[in-house]
Amino acid sequence: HSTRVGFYSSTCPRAESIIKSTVESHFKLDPTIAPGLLRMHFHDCFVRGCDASILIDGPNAEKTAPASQFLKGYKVIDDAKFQLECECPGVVSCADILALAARDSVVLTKGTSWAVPTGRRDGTVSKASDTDGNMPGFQDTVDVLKQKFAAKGLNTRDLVTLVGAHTIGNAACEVFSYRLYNFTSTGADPSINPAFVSHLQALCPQNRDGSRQIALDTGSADRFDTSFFANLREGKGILESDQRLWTGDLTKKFVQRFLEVRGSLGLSFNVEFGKSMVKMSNIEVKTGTMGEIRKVCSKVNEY
Ligand code: HEM
Ligand SMILES: [Ca+2]
Ligand SMILES: [Ca+2]
Repeated sequence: HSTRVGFYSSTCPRAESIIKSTVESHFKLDPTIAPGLLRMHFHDCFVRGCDASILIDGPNAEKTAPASQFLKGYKVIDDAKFQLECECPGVVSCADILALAARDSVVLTKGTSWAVPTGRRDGTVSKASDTDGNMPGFQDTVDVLKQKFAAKGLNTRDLVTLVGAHTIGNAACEVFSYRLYNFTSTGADPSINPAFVSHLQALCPQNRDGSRQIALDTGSADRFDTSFFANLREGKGILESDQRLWTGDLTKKFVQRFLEVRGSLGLSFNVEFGKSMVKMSNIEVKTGTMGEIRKVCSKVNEY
């Protein structure tokens, strides 16, 4: 068994359009759900595969882990699930809703669409401790990032492409401001463009509210474009792990290729993104009779 495009075409033909219109209506009220849903799908896939384990409530569930702290978009998934249960009860998995909502979020921020293979089933286990060692960290070196992606069947090209998701959305000052103050004995992280440091310090003042938000792609946080990679070239990456893509030999080559508009080595970020997302969305998927189709995305079924 594997996933395939159009898995619900006979069992719930309107599934994809119901999800799309739900994401759209939430996006109109709160555009920050687009980056939120894209990130949620990534976090789901890297822990126990794309099985909606991130959505399960519980005292020690995945969503309580530090890595899940700022995830958002749970309500959108619950809303879509509620409507799908009215239309075709017990058919559409929460894991597929997440995968489709991530794609729809990219489209809403003016990225290019791709066909999402479906047929995932939902897992029944969610443990905060499972995030350890699986989720990439913003202080990880390029080698560690490569290893963590390789462990999920994703290569260096996928790594650079998928981190390009940071072309939309925000980070909390608390995951980043350590780079601005006393990073070295002389001040800020030298990999930040010196002309950019005071601007960032104004956005994330020392010892102030760490939950303040800062755009991951300065000047283009709401548009799915290659500006994020141009910012890395200028030393304007926000996360330490993002800026490091410009220091790794091979990772830097891919960043450069995304910025190459013409020429034989140029790569289209939007085309590559769809391809790498299909790979990520297929990490350790449960299909066939594995797992279940949850009735409510925040809890496993009771029998
Ligand atoms: C090297 C691997 C990655 C690391 C270390 C990383 C880390 C982070 C961190 C620390 C944040 C900020 C969270 C916050 O403070 O609110 C963030 C945000 C985000 N990440 Fe990643 N990430 C990685 C890869 C990815 C991938 C593969 C995707 C999706 C395909 C993704 C999508 C996002 C999005 C869209 C946001 C913005 C969220 C929002 O605005 O709500 N990230 N990431
Ligand atoms: Ca999962
Ligand atoms: Ca952007």
